[in-house]
Amino acid sequence: MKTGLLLVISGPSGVGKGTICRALLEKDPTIYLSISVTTRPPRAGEKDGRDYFFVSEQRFLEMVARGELLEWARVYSFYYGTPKAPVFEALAAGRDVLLEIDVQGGFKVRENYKDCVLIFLLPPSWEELEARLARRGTEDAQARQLRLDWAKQELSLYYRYDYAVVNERVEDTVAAIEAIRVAERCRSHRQHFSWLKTLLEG
Ligand SMILES: Nc1ncnc2c1ncn2[C@@H]1O[C@H](COP(=O)(O)OP(=O)(O)OP(=O)(O)O)[C@@H](O)[C@H]1O
Ligand SMILES: Nc1nc2c(ncn2[C@@H]2O[C@H](COP(=O)(O)O)[C@@H](O)[C@H]2O)c(=O)[nH]1
Repeated sequence: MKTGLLLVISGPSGVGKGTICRALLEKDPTIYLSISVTTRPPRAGEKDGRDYFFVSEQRFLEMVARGELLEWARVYSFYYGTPKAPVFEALAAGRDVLLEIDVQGGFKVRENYKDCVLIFLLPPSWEELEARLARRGTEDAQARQLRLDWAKQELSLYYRYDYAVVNERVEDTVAAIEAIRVAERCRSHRQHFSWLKTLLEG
């Protein structure tokens, strides 16, 4: 069986990473969306084990020490990390895996798993990013400002990702990422043709 693709989706807070990952999953339920561990307290409506695994700082650092995380980072004032085992189980089962993580995390995934695909989402404009974060209404003005300050830093690194997709309309962004999946599966290093091997080797 072919190994699935490990797709990393990053971009500034409020650009629409969560929205796009949910839409991709709705269209293709075979995708595995990794559930991160975090020390951030849950937002209203967020559920443990569905949106995140919400853990104490002590538990998080234990997971780091035991090597249970594929990558982890401190984002804003909290720790976030990707549990390793479920990601590799899903890839081995031939499923494409989505990681919705920050840019520091994306670079760490590249170090630990070279064959990953890094996709950076950009907003159509800075003003639209501010408006999306404000409309979502999950942070107060101070927390929003902190996220916007980080956003500038993250946006400056987009060119180090494999792909940069502007999230203007959800349907178009989903279509672009589906096209990336198709193209990545066609890359020659991921292809094995047994009949051709037999032909060439006699
Ligand atoms: N293409 C789009 N057009 C208009 N609004 C969008 C679009 N994509 C997402 N949104 C809206 O923008 C807001 C932020 O989206 P979302 O929560 O998915 O962002 P995020 O990148 O996951 O943020 P965070 O990193 O903070 O978790 C939401 O209110 C969402 O409905
Ligand atoms: N490096 C990682 N970053 C992660 C992970 N899970 C989420 N994130 C990123 O954190 C910020 C904030 O998320 P929020 O839910 O508090 O809005 C955002 O950029 C996420 O992509 C992870 O496992 N590793």
